Amino acid sequence: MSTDQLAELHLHIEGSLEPPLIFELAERNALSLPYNDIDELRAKYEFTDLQSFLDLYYANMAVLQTAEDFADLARAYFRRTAQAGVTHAEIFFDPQAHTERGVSLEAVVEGLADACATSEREFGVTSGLIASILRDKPVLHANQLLDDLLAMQAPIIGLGLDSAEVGYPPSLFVDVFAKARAEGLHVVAHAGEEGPPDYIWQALDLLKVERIDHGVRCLEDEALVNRLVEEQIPLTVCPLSNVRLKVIDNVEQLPLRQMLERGLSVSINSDDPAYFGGYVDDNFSALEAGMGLTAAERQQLAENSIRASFVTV
Ligand code: HPA
Ligand SMILES: [Zn+2]
Repeated sequence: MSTDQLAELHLHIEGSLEPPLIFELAERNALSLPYNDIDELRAKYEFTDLQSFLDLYYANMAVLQTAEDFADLARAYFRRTAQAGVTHAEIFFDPQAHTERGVSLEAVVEGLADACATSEREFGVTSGLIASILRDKPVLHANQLLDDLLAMQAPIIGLGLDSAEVGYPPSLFVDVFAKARAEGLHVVAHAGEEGPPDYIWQALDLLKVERIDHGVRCLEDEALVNRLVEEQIPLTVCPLSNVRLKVIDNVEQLPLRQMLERGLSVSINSDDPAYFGGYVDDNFSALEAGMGLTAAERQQLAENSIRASFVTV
């Protein structure tokens, strides 16, 4: 495996919407924002938990209206993540967050697919799209979304599960995940971010996911850790996200070294870089400063990211 490869496997493209682009798109689409300037908007980026972040994340998406907006968003991410050293990105998007406010699924998919189609040529980053179900919306909407994506032959590589976790267990989505698997899609789910270890068990046993997004709460359950190690289920960990959403107090609290020593397949990801203080390089820098991440550990994390990706290398 080449040493200079790095994959980002846990990135919500809407979470890469930086404040300057929010203002640019508001102007382009003749929308008025409830903030006078970028500083006033940035002052809102203080979160107490996942929901307090999601409220702003969904509100800011209002500026994303056309296929061009989505393409510009994704290109901005590819440009920045290439600088971070990322060579492959598997990108989440939240279709329901857009269709529910009147943006067509076609516009969303067309714009993102357009940027992905040229990401390697333009930025040296290979890419794939993963449509994520909003777990706090009705299950019927999730089924309809998958049907719509399949009907339009959307160029997606997988199905994911995100948004408010507690109270919305993976078990709700057994049918839609079974259908996605039958259609040859990869399947992943957010679990064990704020939710309990039981949600990780459910994601594995009921949804049969190939990766767990976040998953840091697995450490509360020794039998679960054993299972994740034995089956080498990748965990896409997001240190700065965990700090900003108060899952942990600081990066030192993330027992990353123990996770690696235990043999868990951990990778480092930015989740929502415009909201949580940076991209993959910023996450690595925080780990170096906070826990003295070594070059060997960094290399291990990079290798894990490539092995956990849905491309063959
Ligand atoms: O960290 C997250 N967790 C759940 N849903 C999300 N949607 C965007 N980011 C996240
Ligand atoms: Zn996430």
